[in-house]
Amino acid sequence: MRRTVPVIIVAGFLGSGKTSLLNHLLRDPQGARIGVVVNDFGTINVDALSVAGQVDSTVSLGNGCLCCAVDASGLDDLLAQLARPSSDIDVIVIEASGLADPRVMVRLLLNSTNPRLSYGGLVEVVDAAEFEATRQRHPEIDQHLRFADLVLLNKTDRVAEDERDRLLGLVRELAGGRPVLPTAHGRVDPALLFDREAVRQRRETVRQLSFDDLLAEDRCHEHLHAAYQSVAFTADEPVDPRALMRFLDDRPAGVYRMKGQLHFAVPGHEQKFTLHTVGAFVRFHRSRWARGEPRRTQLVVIGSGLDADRVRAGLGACLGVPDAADEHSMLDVLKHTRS
Ligand SMILES: Nc1nc2c(ncn2[C@@H]2O[C@H](COP(=O)(O)OP(=O)(O)OP(=O)(O)O)[C@@H](O)[C@H]2O)c(=O)[nH]1
Repeated sequence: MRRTVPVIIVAGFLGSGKTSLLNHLLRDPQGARIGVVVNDFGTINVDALSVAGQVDSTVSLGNGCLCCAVDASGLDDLLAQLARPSSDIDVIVIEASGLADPRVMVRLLLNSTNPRLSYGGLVEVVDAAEFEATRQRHPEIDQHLRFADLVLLNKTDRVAEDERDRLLGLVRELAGGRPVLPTAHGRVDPALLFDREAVRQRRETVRQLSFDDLLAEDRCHEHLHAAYQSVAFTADEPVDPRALMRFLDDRPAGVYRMKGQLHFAVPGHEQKFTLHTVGAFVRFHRSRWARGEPRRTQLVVIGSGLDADRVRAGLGACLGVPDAADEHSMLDVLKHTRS
């Protein structure tokens, strides 16, 4: 299966903490090589990073906000440059300028015809301390929240605990089921944003992680792990494709990413379907089962504020075989499938 490079867009109003998030990811990328697109390198910690050998490819845009500065082909060219095989990049992060409308960029990305790129999600960073004031000045923030795939309620260190909980409730309500994660200084576990396991597997062929590396990684990320949940689901019984698509259309609150493999027992479609979702974006890849590989569905659902029982019950309700007379049961799945 061809490897694609996920492109994550980080948006948010001025000063909300986008650069802090980017610096956090770059400082501790957990083995991933990160390509970066920013408007201005002013506050990006480039020196520390090049010392650590982690800034692999960077593209700086001159002035102006990204959504105004580039049209679809402009952004495509930029990303193609970063995603070319020789750059060996695992993930690309675009920091949108504080004024950019993230919807324009998401549309540009989803319309990209570059087969090396995949949609990695829109992360909206919100300043907890300034939330009410920002909302008064920019009522459109409510729309941005509903459009994001993941909302980070940042600067929670600047508000008291009860205020933090109140804001978390308010932002969750405004975000209409999108996952909302409280953070300080943009410190989010990179595993929430991209598939760290896939990166590790790819990198392990280059360098075996030592036991000490693994321990160090766990120590650093214990507190960050706690902030989000992942729910595993396994079933030997096949999945009904229509029921699964209904589940994906109406995901339980808090789901950010889903990944794993599916077994549909629909004649002509018994192959392995690998699922990858970010926010509302859904993609399947179809491949053969390996010799002797059990035909089994295995999914991991990742998010914040997840009700694990609800997620498992929802997926459990998708098990079954479609009616034999239903010739089009795979149609919706196939619409989202790249072979
Ligand atoms: N106390 C506190 N300060 C933060 C936090 N996150 C960011 N800051 C500070 O807030 C200021 C703005 O943060 P940035 O990460 O530059 O925000 P930005 O969204 O990239 O800002 P623009 O590029 O201007 O849109 C900086 O001085 C940061 O150090 C946080 O969680 N807590």
